[in-house]
Amino acid sequence: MSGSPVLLNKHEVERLLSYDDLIPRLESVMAKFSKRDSSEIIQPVRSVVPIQQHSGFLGVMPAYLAAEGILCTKMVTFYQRAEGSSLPSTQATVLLFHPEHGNVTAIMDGEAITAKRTAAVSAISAKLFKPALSEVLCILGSGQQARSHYDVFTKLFKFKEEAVIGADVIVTATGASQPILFAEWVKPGAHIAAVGACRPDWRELDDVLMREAVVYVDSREGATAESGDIILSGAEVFAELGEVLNGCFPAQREKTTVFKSLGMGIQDAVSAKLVLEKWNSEH
Ligand SMILES: NC(=O)C1=CN([C@@H]2O[C@H](COP(=O)(O)OP(=O)(O)OC[C@H]3O[C@@H](n4cnc5c(N)ncnc54)[C@H](O)[C@@H]3O)[C@@H](O)[C@H]2O)C=CC1
Ligand SMILES: O=C([O-])C1=[NH+]CCC1
Repeated sequence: MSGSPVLLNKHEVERLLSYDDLIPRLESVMAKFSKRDSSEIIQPVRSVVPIQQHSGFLGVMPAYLAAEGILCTKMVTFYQRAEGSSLPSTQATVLLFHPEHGNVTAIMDGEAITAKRTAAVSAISAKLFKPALSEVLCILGSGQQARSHYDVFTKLFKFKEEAVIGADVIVTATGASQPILFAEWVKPGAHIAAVGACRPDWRELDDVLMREAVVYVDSREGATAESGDIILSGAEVFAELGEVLNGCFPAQREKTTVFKSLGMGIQDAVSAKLVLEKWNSEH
C-alpha cells in the first residue's frame, strides 16, 4: 500500500485520455455489464440529491469491477444555468481506490472524463446503429458535451454538412427539459444519440419519436429510473448497448434508432483507470 493519492487536474486528464484507448475499453465494459454477473461488476443506479433552491443536482456514481481491480466513484453536479452563465453546467471529481486495502489511489478531474466517455459511448452507438451511408451530422446544443461529441464524431466518421432535417446522425446534448427534437424532422432510418434530459421529468425527444424508434439504452435500470424521454413517452426499451455488443440483440440500422444515454459509473471507472495507467507509465 503506497502513500498519498495521485492528484490530476483537468488539463492532465484531457492530455492522458485518448479516444483510441477509451473506445475499446468502454465497449468491453458495457458488454460485460450487460451480462449482469454481480461477481464481476457492481454498479448501483446513481444516487441523486436534488438541490432545488439552486436548480442543481448532486449525483454519486460508484462502481466495482472485480476482474479489472477497479474501485471507483464519481461525484458529479449538474445545474440548470441561466443563459450567459460562465460556470460549467456539469462538474465532477473521480476517486479511484485500492480495491484490496480501500485507500484512495487517485483523485482526478471528472469533467474531462465525463465529456470524453459520454461522447465515446455515443460514437459507439453511432458505429452500431447509424445508416450505412451517413453523410449528415447534426448536433443540438453547443456546450461541453456538444464539443466533445463534435470531436469524436468528426474523428471517427466522415460527414459533409450539418442540419436537422435530412440528418443521418443527430446528437442531442442540451440542457432542455422539454422536447427539442420532433419525429416529423427526423429522416426515417436516422440514428439519434440522446445525451441530455437525465431526470425523470425532463425531455429532449417527443413522444412520437420515442415510440416509433427502436430504443437502445446504456443501462435498463438507469433508463427506467432517470429518463423522462422513456418514462413519460411510455416507449419500450429494445436493448442495452452492451446486449448488442454481446450479440444478444440486433443493431437495427435500417430503422430509426435512439440511443438514450444517462451515463454509468463503470464508464467513469475504466476511463479513470486508463488515465492512471498512462500517468504511471510516465512516472
Ligand atoms: N448522458 C450522459 O452521460 C451525460 C449527460 N449530460 C447531460 O448532457 C446535457 C448537456 O451537458 P453539458 O454539455 O455539460 O451542458 P452545457 O450547459 O455545457 O450545454 C448545454 C447546451 O444546451 C443548450 N440548451 C439549453 N436549453 C436548451 C433548449 N431548451 N433548447 C436547445 N438548447 C438548449 C445550451 O444553450 C447549451 O448549448 C445536460 O442535460 C447534461 O445533464 C452530461 C454529462 C453526461
Ligand atoms: O453520467 C454523468 O456523469 C451524468 N449524467 C447526467 C448528468 C451527469
